[in-house]
Amino acid sequence: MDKALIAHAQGLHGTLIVPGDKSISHRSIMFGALAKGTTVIDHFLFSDDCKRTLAAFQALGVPITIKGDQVTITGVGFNGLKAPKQPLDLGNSGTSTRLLLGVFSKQPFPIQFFGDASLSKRPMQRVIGPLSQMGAQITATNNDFLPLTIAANQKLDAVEMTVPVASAQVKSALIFAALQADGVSKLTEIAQTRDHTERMLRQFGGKIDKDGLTLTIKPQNQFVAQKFRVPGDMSSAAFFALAATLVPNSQLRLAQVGLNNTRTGFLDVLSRMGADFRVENVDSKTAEASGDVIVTSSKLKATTVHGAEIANVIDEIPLIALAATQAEGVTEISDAAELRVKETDRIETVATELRKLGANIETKPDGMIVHGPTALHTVTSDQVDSHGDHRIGLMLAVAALVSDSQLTLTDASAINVSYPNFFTDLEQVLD
Ligand SMILES: O=C(O)C1=C[C@@H](OP(=O)(O)O)[C@@H](O)[C@H](O)C1
Ligand SMILES: C=C(OP(=O)(O)O)C(=O)O
Repeated sequence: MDKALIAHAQGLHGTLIVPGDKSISHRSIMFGALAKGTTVIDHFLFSDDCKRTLAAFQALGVPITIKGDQVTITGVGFNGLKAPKQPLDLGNSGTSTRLLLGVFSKQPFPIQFFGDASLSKRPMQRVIGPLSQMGAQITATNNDFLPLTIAANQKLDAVEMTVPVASAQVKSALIFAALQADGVSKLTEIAQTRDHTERMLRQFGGKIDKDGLTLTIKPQNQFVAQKFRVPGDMSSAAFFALAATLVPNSQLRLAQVGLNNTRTGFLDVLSRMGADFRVENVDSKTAEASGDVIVTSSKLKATTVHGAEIANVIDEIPLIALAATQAEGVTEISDAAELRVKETDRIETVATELRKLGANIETKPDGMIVHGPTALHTVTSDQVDSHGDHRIGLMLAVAALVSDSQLTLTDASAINVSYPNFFTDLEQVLD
């Protein structure tokens, strides 16, 4: 159980290039493996989760080499994968597990998945159900959990269905299966979720039509290798954007951050709360737009977050709760029951940990009500705990920067799941 000691900050200044986007890094390995030719990916995120996806394809015989933060993949196509010698360990990564269920749903050999204690509690039936409807044969623990086995399978049928959860992971798994199905599939989302899979599919020369919330996918297996740079992860930039907002006398440039509009909801929420930031140097010529976000400290006011916006900010809600503890008024977050099935029950872990610092938070089945502002300082304990959840650990590190007391973050290495260099990056911008 490792610990990090974090003190009150005086200000954050300078420029930070945040690490590559986690969602895009996962997908870049998948499309690189499925394409014909050599794919070269720069600014790949070497975090614990993305390394799981990379190792999974290596285990299926895909040649992948690593040099600095560059990954080179020699694609083999859906038909060139080889039977892995051992069950695949997917660690803590929901994205690897759910997307690979779709990618591997029509292979001539069985594949077994397992993961850590947290991943083994996360629901997989939301993917297994629809994939089974297409003809995949997946046997999971209690029908819903890891460990699981995907049986050898020769055939997938096309489907027309509503994706049962507002989840990019479920949607993406079904897209990968639809690419291998006999016939044309139509998938309708109940809310717009991050669209990195659709964008990357087109980037690699594939075709996917979108009409409102409905995607139409024809069978395809001819993808063309690409060379590109992964933009900075908005969800990682968000920790520094909030830190620079809350710590007085700060001005921070977050350079080359992904600005895909299915991911920028956090900036919309900050803007409604009165945060002071601007966006510069926007590059929208590539499949995924990026630009610089320059944040200056400011006072915040309460807001409400609910409905269709939730999917866009799903990973940033712990941070929105922290922002709300420092904002004037009552912030209400609703329609976010999905938080209960992330790496931890993030409604409970956010409330438990921020209450240790004096925050006034009520929990609801689908969200939280936060009464602000409250000065954060040690009330019940100077130890805050990530609960093994990277986003909770990172949020608490930002809370420590604005707290009057020095805090110890326990189980701090959980942050390696999405942001292994967080503390080095923080050192670089602290006054
Ligand atoms: O598709 C993805 O890369 C992700 C989708 C989201 O999960 P859901 O789609 O299950 O909500 C998000 O929470 C996760 O961090 C990454
Ligand atoms: C929920 C997350 O990731 P995953 O589902 O891939 O474990 C996350 O990164 O916050």
